[in-house]
Amino acid sequence: MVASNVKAFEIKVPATSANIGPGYDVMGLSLSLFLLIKATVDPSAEQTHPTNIAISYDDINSSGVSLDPTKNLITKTALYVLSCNGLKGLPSPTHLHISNNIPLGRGLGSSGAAVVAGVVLANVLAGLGLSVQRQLDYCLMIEHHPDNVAAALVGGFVASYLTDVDRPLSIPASESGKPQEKSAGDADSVQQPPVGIGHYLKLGCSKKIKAVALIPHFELATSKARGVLPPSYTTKDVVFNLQRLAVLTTALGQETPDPWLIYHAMEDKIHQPYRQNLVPGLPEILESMDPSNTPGLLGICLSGAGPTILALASDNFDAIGNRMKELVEKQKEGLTASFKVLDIIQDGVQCKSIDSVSLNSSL
Ligand SMILES: Nc1ncnc2c1ncn2[C@@H]1O[C@H](COP(=O)(O)OP(=O)(O)O)[C@@H](O)[C@H]1O
Ligand SMILES: N[C@@H](CCOP(=O)(O)O)C(=O)O
Repeated sequence: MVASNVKAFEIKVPATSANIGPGYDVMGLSLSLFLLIKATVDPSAEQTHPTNIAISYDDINSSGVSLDPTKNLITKTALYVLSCNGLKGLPSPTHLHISNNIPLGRGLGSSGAAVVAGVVLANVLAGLGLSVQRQLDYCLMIEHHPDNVAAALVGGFVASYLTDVDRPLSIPASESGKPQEKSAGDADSVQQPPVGIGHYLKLGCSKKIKAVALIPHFELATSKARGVLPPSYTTKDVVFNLQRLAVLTTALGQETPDPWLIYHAMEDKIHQPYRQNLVPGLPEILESMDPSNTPGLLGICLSGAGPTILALASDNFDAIGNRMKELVEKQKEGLTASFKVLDIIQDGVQCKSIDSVSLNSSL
C-alpha cells in the first residue's frame, strides 16, 4: 500500500526494428520486448537532485548507462520537454525504476524507446497534455530519424517521413558516440520543436508473421553504422529500393504471406551493403538462407543499424534462429549470439497509473 499522496505510474515502450530492408529511415516494426519504467511521485520525499529525479536500474542490459538525470537519455529527453514548457525539472520528487529488456546498441531501438519514454514521462508527470503528434515532434528533435520512434509510439508496422524543415533539428543527439554540446534543461539551450515534423501511417501486418531476432553479443552504435553510409547513391540503387519498398508495404499485410514476394521485397542496396563489414554473418545469412531451403522463412534484413539480424517468418522460428546463430558464430573465433522469437505488437507506448487507469493512448 502506498500513502494517498504518493502516485505511481508505469510506462512500457516496445523495442523496434527499423528499415526492414529497403525502408532506410522509413519503416519500423514494434516488437514484444520492452523498456519498463515505474515512476513513483512522492511530494514528501527528500529531493536528491535539483531536477527532482532519482534513477535506478534493475537489469544487466543497461550497465554503463548514466544515473545522472541530466545525462541519462530517458531523463535528458524528459528534461528537454519540460524545459520547452517552462519547467526546470519535475514538479515533485520522482523516483524512476527502470527495467530495460531491450539490449543497448544492437539495432532493436533501445535509444528510440528511451526517447519515447522520456517524452511520455514529461507529458504525464507535468500534465502537459501533448497529443501523440506533438510527442512525435519532441522525439524527432532528439532521435533524428522517425522509423524507430514512430513505431514505438504507435505500435505495429509503421511507415514515416520527416517534413523538410528549414533549420537543423539540433537538440542533444541520442545516438551514442555523438558529442553533447549542452545538457537538456539548460534554459539557454531550449529549441522548441517545429510543429508537425514527423508523419506516420500504420500499415497492415499479417498475424501469421513473427520476428526472429538474431542478436550478436556485441554493441554497434547507431552513429557508427550511419557513418559508413555514402553521401549519395546511383539512380539504379534508389530505384531498386523504391520498387521493393512499395511492394513490401502491402506484402506484409496480406493475410497469407507470400514468401518469395516478401523475400525479394526485403532486399536493400542503400544501407546493408555498406554496413555488412560491421556485422559478421550478414552476407552469409543473406546468401545462404531463402524460402526454398528454409521452410517458414519470409525475408531477412539487418535490424535497424545492426548488429541484430532480423528474419520475418511464419513457421519454424527456432530452426531459423538456430541456423542464423550458427552462421554468425562461425564467422569469428569467440563471437557468440543468441536469438529471440518476438511477436509484432500492435500497441505502442503504454502509460498507466499503477491502479491500471490508462493515461496515454497511442492511437
Ligand atoms: N534504457 C535506456 N536508458 C538510458 N539510456 C539508454 C537506454 N536505452 C538506450 N540508451 C542510450 O542509447 C544508446 C544506444 O543507442 P544506439 O546506438 O542508437 O543503439 P540502439 O540500436 O540500441 O538504439 C545507449 O548506449 C545509451 O546511451
Ligand atoms: N534508420 C536508422 C535506424 C536505427 O535503428 P537502431 O535500432 O539501430 O537505433 C538506421 O538505420 O540508422
